[in-house]
Amino acid sequence: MIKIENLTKKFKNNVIFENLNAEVNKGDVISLLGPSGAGKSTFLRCINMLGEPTSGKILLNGKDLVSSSAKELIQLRTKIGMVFQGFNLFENKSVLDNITLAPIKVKGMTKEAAENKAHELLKTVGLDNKANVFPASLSGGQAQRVAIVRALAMDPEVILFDEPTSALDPEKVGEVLNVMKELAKQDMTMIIVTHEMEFAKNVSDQIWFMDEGKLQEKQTPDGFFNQPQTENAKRFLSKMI
Ligand SMILES: Nc1ncnc2c1ncn2[C@@H]1O[C@H](COP(=O)(O)OP(=O)(O)OP(=O)(O)O)[C@@H](O)[C@H]1O
Repeated sequence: MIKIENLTKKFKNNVIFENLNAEVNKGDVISLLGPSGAGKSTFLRCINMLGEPTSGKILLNGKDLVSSSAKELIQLRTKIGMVFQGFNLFENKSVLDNITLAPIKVKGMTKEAAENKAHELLKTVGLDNKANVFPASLSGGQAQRVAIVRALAMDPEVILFDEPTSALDPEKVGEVLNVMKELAKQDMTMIIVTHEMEFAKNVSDQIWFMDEGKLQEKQTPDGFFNQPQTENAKRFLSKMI
């Protein structure tokens, strides 16, 4: 479903990563792990072209995002949801308006259909009673669940998560991870930058380990956590666990 070919990102002369190759199949849950500063967020942001790669291809169902026109890109990006560490909700819009904005504006849904769908989705994360409040009155865990609903409202083919629980109080982490576990069960395709090792171990289909500008390992959680192949991964795991 997603194929990444020879993806390279430089900031001026600083090579963040080079010639990354990877493939994501429908329903895969991928945890992207690696030490701080390895380039995980930069890589994730390239996958939906929030950050433009320096070279390489990102093929979504065979269509290259990097060489697409601006108009094509708008359509392709509707298929790629994104959930950020800091939620990125519009503070001056209600929860409901946050969720319905893109379906109405970008997908051309009617207000009624978009709102019905938003209510249904909010119910699934236990937040339908928050539809009319503003983001400032939500806890971090609630805000992140709304952000996930906002992504889901577009019927994405894949959702990218950039450290979705890192900004949360520890007692709120579980409520967001539970929503993500539920999505995994429903076969949602997800790529997740995370430092939650238990989640990576128990929920992922694949671990991608990034360090020194390379995807050094791409393997099952069982293999990665029990038999890491590279010294970098061994060092990383010895610090994390
Ligand atoms: N806009 C930018 N301009 C220049 N350099 C940048 C920019 N964004 C990121 N970098 C650099 O790219 C490198 C990788 O950063 P990135 O945030 O992708 O790492 P990360 O693996 O996600 O780290 P963390 O786990 O700490 O979030 C860092 O050295 C960072 O300073």
